[in-house]
Amino acid sequence: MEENAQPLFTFGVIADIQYADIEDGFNFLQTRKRYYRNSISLLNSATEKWNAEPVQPSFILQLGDIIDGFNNPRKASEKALETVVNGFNKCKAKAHHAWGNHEFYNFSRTYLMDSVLNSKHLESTSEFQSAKHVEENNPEPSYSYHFSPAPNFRFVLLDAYDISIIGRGEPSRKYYQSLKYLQEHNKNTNLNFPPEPTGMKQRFVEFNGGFSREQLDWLNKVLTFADNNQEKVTVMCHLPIYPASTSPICLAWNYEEALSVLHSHQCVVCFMAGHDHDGGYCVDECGIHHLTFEGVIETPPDSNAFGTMYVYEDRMILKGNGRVKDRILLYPSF
Ligand SMILES: Nc1ccn([C@@H]2O[C@H](COP(=O)(O)OP(=O)(O)OC[C@H](O)CO)[C@@H](O)[C@H]2O)c(=O)n1
Repeated sequence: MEENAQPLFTFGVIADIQYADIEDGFNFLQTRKRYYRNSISLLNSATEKWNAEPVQPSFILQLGDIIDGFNNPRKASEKALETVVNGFNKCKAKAHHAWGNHEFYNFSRTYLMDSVLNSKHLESTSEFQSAKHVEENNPEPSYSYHFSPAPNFRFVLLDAYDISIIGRGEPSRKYYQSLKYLQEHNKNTNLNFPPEPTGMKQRFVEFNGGFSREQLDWLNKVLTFADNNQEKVTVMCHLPIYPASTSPICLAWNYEEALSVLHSHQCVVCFMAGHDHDGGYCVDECGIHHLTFEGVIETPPDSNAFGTMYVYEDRMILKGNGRVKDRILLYPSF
């Protein structure tokens, strides 16, 4: 690739802002400082940087946990959301919002569906009429969609709390199905407490979730369409799905099922997630890049945690800021 080659398009990525107008605190294990109030300043620095980019980002990916659960008991959820959305509105590019556990600590799924955090109106439909969302007649659909910002490139946003006990309310089929599934894997009374202190089974906790069969079948259809049209696909959601890209306590419950869908297609080049605030990265056995973005909430005020991705025919180049490292992501076929 020529030096200074123009990208086909660029986009911004940011994760786990977890804004709350409260004093700094710590994570549950008291091992990591959380800068609740300052996270809005870091978002503002990110939007300023994106607005000043010579090639304007086509969109921003916000990977979930936009505000912190501590807003809820303070009855500050809507105010906090307004503050963060105002931050995003300063950005010239529109944001695609994934939903994480903290969205559900603050809001019901019904509320989220009608809120500014539902970015499904940015979905691409025209070129993909044959695969309207397969869950159209499902009384409990997932929040998932796809879009194509440029020819031969597609992005799929998944709902990692489709099967979960925080993202599904009582009484509902998915809630009871999720509770049964979680209790089969975790015998603790407090389901936020992992069933085992180490290893992959740690992921069976209440603050995680997974993907329904219906959602994975829909994903399979989108990826088949992308394969047939020689597209390059990036998939994203709040929870990581590849063990080497994250601490195991942050993995989606049924990450293996999601991986098996991705691995049955040639089009997937990258998977992006948040949730593990320490971040992570690896390339899997099929050449898919798994990027877990460092969380803004655990980023000191003199640093930051966001990225700008430059997309080319044969690679994506991540320019990281603060805790997010620069990376070159060659597509599997190159
Ligand atoms: N061992 C634990 C961990 C957490 N909790 C409770 O679960 C809720 C969510 O935890 P929180 O740390 O806020 O979740 P994040 O999404 O910010 O971070 C993800 C993982 O924690 C990373 O490891 C909260 O109510 C905690 O108190 C728990 O009970 N036991």
